[in-house]
Amino acid sequence: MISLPQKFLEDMKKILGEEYDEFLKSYEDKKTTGLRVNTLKVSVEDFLNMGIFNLTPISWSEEGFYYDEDEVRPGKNPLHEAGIYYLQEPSAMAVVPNLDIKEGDKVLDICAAPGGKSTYIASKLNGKGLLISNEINKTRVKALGENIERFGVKNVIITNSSAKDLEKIFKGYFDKIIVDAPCSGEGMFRKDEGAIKDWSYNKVLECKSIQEELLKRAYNMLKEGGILVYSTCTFSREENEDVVNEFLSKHEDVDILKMERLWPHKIKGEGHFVAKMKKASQTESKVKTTKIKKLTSEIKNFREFEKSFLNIKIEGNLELKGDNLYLVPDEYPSLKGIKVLRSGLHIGTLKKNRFEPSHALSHYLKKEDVKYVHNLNLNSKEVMDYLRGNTLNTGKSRGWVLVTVEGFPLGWGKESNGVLKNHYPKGLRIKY
Ligand SMILES: C[S@@+](CC[C@H](N)C(=O)[O-])C[C@H]1O[C@@H](n2cnc3c(N)ncnc32)[C@H](O)[C@@H]1O
Repeated sequence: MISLPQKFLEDMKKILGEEYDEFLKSYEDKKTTGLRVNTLKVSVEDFLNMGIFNLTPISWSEEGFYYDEDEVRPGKNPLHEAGIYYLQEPSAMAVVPNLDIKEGDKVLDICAAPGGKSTYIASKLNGKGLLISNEINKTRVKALGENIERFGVKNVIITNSSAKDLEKIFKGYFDKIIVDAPCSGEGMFRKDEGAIKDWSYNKVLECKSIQEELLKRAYNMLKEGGILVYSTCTFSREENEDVVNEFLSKHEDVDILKMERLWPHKIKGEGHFVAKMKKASQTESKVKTTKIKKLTSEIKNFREFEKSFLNIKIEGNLELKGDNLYLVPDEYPSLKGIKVLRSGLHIGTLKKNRFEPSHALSHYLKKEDVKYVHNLNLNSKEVMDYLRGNTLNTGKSRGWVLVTVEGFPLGWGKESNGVLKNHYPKGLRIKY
């Protein structure tokens, strides 16, 4: 039995009363593990028909399933690298469905790394509308970028800013906002002993004050009728009901639609808190749109690449930042004063006399969009060789080739003289 902080236990006893013993007993159970299907790449039905893992549905998420980590390791499967699912703690999957995402919505995820909620929102947006996925931490924002890229998302802007700076430009702008706040992580105790060591009551109070500030600033960025979801993976009353109730006491124009706890002794999950609110008043929005210059001769080499290697034409607004070419969202707000990691989909880099497609593009495309495909079997040695960064002998010389596993893109290779040179990014190569 893991040893839990005394003050935490006392507080849980106060909240849970008669249920306390049952709650305590849940710490003897094994942690729960889940995966969520990326419907941008594969339907839930087709994914299940592949029959790769033994899965059980998670009742609160259409795309979510439990797996048993003693039986399977979906994180070490080439299909994970292909981005057709995301590993996510099951109760965390209960948050995004509360946002009632509609294709075309403008959504802000203010605490986004490593991207569990953002990738879920992106698959619900289905390439339409806009997601601003923000993470304040410079290191964590990189992991967020990789996960968004693996998911093949085009209509996302990844920012590395504070809520204060975002609020300066986005007042009254968003249809939906999620504040998945930094918290004392009491819901992590069963899966991560480090979270127990890091816990203190001071941390609870510190988090509370950050949460209050995030909620207040996020609310100012919501438009009239917009939905805001506040969530944590902790159990303290201070960081959950107290944050929301104090916020409500200062804002008369908020309809509280839900305040719910997911307890580990009541559901099969590690636990979460979710509050859903609706804004009844108007906040004037002065968000400007970014003007896009039409590119023609500057991107000649890209158009040549497109003609030679793709079966589709990439339509939409293209923007050059230095040598890097991006497909930016149709809804493209001006981001002056905001640190941006990525605006939309990185398509590739213009080099002297040639164009080099990006890894992000390989994940956005479908196999039928590309002229030359080298497909690998899930259980082949070759697929592991590719993910380790090795060259492959294909016996062909076709130039840029999309390497896929069971038809799902993994990355690029460049073929000449019968050999495929590996373009799988060095930082992502597997070490096992
Ligand atoms: C619970 S995690 C977010 C998890 C993420 N939504 C997901 O589903 O993968 C909270 C995040 O808030 C970030 N954070 C910490 N302090 C913050 C602050 N003052 N303002 C905004 N974000 C903050 C942390 O770096 C962390 O990545």
